[in-house]
Amino acid sequence: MKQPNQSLEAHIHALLEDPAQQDNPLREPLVSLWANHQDLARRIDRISRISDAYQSMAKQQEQSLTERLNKQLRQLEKVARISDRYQNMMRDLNEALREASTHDALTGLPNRRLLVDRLKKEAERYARYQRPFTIAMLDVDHFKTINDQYGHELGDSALTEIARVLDAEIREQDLCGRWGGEEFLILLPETQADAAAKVMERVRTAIENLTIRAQTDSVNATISIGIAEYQPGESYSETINQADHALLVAKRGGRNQLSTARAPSGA
Ligand SMILES: Nc1nc2c(ncn2[C@@H]2O[C@H](COP(=O)(O)OP(=O)(O)OP(=O)(O)O)[C@@H](O)[C@H]2O)c(=O)[nH]1
Repeated sequence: MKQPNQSLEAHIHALLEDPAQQDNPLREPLVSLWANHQDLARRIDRISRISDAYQSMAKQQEQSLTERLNKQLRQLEKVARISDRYQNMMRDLNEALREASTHDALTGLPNRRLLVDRLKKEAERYARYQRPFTIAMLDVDHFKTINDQYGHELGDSALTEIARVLDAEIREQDLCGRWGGEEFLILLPETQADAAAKVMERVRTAIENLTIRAQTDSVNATISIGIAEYQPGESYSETINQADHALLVAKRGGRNQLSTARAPSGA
C-alpha cells in the first residue's frame, strides 16, 4: 500500500534515531504512536487486499454466471429450434398421411373414402334442407385394350390425363374422385339430373378430344357416363347403384355417351 506521507515518515525515523532526542519525554509516546500507525497501516493494507481479492472473485463469479446463463440460453434456443423443426416435420407428415388416406396416389384425385364421406354429407344435407345433388359415374371405354396395346405405363398416363381434364371441366363446388380402376365419380351438389347431364356432356366431349401422349405413342380415349339424381328417402349407395345402372346402359348403347337413371325417356 502507498505510504500517505513519505517525508513525514522519514522525519519521524530521523527523530527516533537522533541521539539528541533520546531523553525527550515525547519520544516514548511517539514510538508507541508510530507503532500504532504502522499496525493500522498494515491492517488497512490487508483489508484492502482482501477487498480486492473479494471483488475480483465476485467479478469472476458474475462472469461465469453470465457465461453459464448464456450457454443455457444458447442450449434452450437450440432445443426450441429442434422442437420447431420436429413440429414442422410432424405437421408435414400428418398432412402427407391425411393426403394419402383421402387421395389417390396415381391421379391425385380424392379417393373412394373421401367421396363416400362427401356423399354421406350430401345425403344428410338433403334430409335437412332438401338440397338436390346428382352423381355421375364415369368409366373409360375399352381401357383394357389401351393397356394391352400400349402398355400399363401409357395406361397410367391416360388415367392421369383423364383425371386432370375431368377435374378441370367441373365447377368449384363439384367433386371428382377416382372410384377405382378406370372408374371415376363426380358429385354435383345443388344440381338436378338435367343440369348435370349438360355438364357431363361437356366432360365427355373434352375427353373425346383429348390426345394422350407417352414417349412415341399417342392414343385417344372415350368415356361412358351414368347419371343419377338423389331421390328423397334413398341411401347414397342406392343413388350410386342407379348411376352404375345408367352407366351400363351407356356402355350397352355403344359407349362414348351418357345415360340418366330414372329418366322418363330412358335416355
Ligand atoms: N394402367 C392401369 N390400368 C388399370 C388401372 N386400374 C385398372 N386398370 C385396368 O383397366 C382395365 C379395365 O378393363 P375392363 O373392366 O375390362 O373394362 P374396359 O376394357 O374399360 O371395357 P369397358 O369398360 O367395357 O369399355 C383392366 O385391364 C384393369 O387392369 C390402373 O391404375 N392403371
